Amino acid sequence: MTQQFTLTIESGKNRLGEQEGFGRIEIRPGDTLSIVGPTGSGKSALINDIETLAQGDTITGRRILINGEEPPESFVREPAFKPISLITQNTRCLADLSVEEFLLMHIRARRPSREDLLDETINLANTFTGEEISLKSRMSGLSGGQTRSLMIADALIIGDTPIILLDEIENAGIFKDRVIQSLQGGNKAVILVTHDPYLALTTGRRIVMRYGGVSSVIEPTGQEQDLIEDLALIEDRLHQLREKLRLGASFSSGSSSVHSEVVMAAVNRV
Ligand SMILES: Nc1ncnc2c1ncn2[C@@H]1O[C@H](COP(=O)(O)OP(=O)(O)OP(=O)(O)O)[C@@H](O)[C@H]1O
Repeated sequence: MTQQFTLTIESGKNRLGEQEGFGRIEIRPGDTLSIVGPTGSGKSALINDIETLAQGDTITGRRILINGEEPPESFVREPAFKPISLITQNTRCLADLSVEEFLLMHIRARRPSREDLLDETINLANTFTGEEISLKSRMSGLSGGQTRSLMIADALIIGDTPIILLDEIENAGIFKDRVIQSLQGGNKAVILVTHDPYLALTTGRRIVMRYGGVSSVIEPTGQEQDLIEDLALIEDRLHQLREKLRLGASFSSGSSSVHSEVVMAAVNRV
């Protein structure tokens, strides 16, 4: 059973030197939050503050507390104790290991004698990606989508960390809805940086960034549910189109137009 943590973000200063638009943000097990904002607004800086458990020692001056206190040094320095997994667009495995060797190495480090987690992890990863990953694949040969899928499954099952951070995973050719379902299924806190409306709207809170600082924290009231459902339909349609295109389909006969009424319904809600 994963240890449970409450994470607290204490505000710092934005790029203009102004105090951020909040005092504290409390994040509990099972919470999902998205971080949204224009390019350069400080999204990665916030996620990095959380990942490194900043103590007023970064450019933002934020402090990150665990269970209301400054976390012990071991949480920051020792990978086996670290309660946070970060998966970014740039997550790459440089060692030339097979997927099996890589996962077994991680199992031995974090979950000794739980070799049974190997199959569970690869099976979950393969629900996230359309390009099947085999245990014999080389880590360095995986595509971006396969790597992200494997890393998310690894963080959920082997790392089993109570806090998972995801930095813009949406462009990686993965089934976002399945990933978000798996992430929300456990009792983990999930914080994701995203430009993707569907991912942003499906989280429990949205942290809005501006000029390097948090400008607001939005808690949806439930009125966005219709929009989420329309977006899910659009996502599904786009997914089908993408898959057909990848297989070389041509749409010049006009037989496969995107359902314009669904798109218009979503646009009209905004
Ligand atoms: N509070 C702050 N004070 C000073 N500089 C900051 C602050 N927050 C972020 N920065 C700096 O601003 C720059 C842009 O920040 P960051 O990369 O976090 O933005 P981003 O929203 O992730 O951008 P992108 O969407 O392009 O990835 C970086 O150089 C970062 O160090």
